[in-house]
Amino acid sequence: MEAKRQLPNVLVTGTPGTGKSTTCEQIAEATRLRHVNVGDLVRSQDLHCGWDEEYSCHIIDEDKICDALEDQMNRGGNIVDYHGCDFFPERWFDLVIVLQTDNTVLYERLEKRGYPQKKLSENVECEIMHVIVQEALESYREEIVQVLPSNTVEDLESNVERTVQWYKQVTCHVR
Ligand SMILES: Nc1ncnc2c1ncn2[C@@H]1O[C@H](COP(=O)(O)OP(=O)(O)O)[C@@H](O)[C@H]1O
Repeated sequence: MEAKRQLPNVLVTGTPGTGKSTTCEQIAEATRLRHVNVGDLVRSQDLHCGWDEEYSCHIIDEDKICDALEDQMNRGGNIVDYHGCDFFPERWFDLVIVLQTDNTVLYERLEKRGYPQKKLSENVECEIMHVIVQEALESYREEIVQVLPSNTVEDLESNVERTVQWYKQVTCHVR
């Protein structure tokens, strides 16, 4: 952990629908980490430069997002939830978790979410091609990147449990 941080920062990334928010909420409940949902932050603080009609999502402003998060990331104690990971400063994170979901399971989750067909198939394809895993491995030291399956409730429980154990270990000297 960076010396100036009392508590670590964790990034939970992965294709939409892999379970980032669910996982982060449960980890946040069990630790002193604060859940930072970057998508919500973009919407609430207008950290975007318009709306992409084709994909029905905001065109995010990466610099604005990093500026908005800089102080709290320097203080530590955040669990950041976002479906991309290559624009955050590498120094922010002590652990990077990439969630992965089998394509049939992911397809059903995104269908339930009402994604338009194009957005749905592009996201499933992104997952099949391991796009976010590659992005994470190119952006962070391999030792801090953990690729974890997120298909079942048992996977979810195990991912939460191992992250909470990691947190306890790195914070055992913090009062
Ligand atoms: N490991 C899992 N097993 C079963 N269902 C899951 C799992 N992770 C997430 N889900 C479900 O999948 C849906 C998408 O999860 P969510 O956390 O919103 O994903 P993301 O934040 O990555 O878009 C939710 O309905 C959630 O309850």
